[in-house]
Amino acid sequence: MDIGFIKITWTDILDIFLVSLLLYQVYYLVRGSIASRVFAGYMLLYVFYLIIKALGLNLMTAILQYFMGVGAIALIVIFQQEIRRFLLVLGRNATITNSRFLSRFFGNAVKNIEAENLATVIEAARSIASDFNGALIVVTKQDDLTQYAETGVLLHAQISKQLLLSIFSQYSALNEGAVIIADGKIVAARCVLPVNEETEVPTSMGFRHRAALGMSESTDAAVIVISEQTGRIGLAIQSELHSNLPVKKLGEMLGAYLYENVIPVTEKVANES
Ligand SMILES: Nc1ncnc2c1ncn2[C@@H]1O[C@H](COP(=O)(O)OP(=O)(O)OP(=O)(O)O)[C@@H](O)[C@H]1O
Repeated sequence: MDIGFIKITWTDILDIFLVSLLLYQVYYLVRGSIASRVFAGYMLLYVFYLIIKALGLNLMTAILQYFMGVGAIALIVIFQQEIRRFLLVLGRNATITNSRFLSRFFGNAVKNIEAENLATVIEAARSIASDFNGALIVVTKQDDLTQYAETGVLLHAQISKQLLLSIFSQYSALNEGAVIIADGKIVAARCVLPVNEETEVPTSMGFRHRAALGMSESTDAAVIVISEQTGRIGLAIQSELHSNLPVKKLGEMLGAYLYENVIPVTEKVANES
């Protein structure tokens, strides 16, 4: 195909499409994080390098070329979190790793929480919030969270509202840290979660919210966070923190995320509210 004096072939179109897709993915991964500024700086430098090269300034081109080469390695170090997240997203989305057989093979065949139990967790969240007791409740989706559960006190208990309220009551010895729910059980309490360092969060949010966000960045778990100061409920999913959610909305979002658009818990929670 000829456009004016430019000759474009199908491989050029495919090339442009793939580069756009790649740039979009990079933008999507780094947006809102401190790394996005580094990325913008690097892109500016690259444009500057192209201009200098086009102008034929050889010495400057050589210096910048060297700098860009070293910069590429520096970028891998700076963006290691983003690269890790990108590969995680790829691995999670790839249909191959989603097949039951391969899930077992890769060791992430976690049973999804049942709707009844999820409704119990949401009910408990409502009560904890109204008592102004802070809480972090991690609900497993597919990723194996054993390494996080092992940082706390292992319980392997049946999910019940009373137990969750006791754990997060202000007199409990287990009310610090997070509860982890997996395979239809309260697996552990008092767990330490990875704290978010990259994405910018409002300064008003403390470490509980950062930990919720950090966990949703490192794994595919859904993290319910309840503020001790405001009694507000938040939900961190896939690197995004949704704050100040009404209980009904919390149920809808959890149902939609954990059961992929089938929302069995919502009606129960809505009827009870
Ligand atoms: N990395 C972590 N993993 C698990 N729990 C954590 C972590 N960091 C903080 N917490 C929990 O959060 C509590 C401190 O919360 P902090 O007041 O800093 O957060 P916040 O986001 O302002 O929440 P709140 O609105 O409830 O005060 C700790 O007592 C602890 O229970």
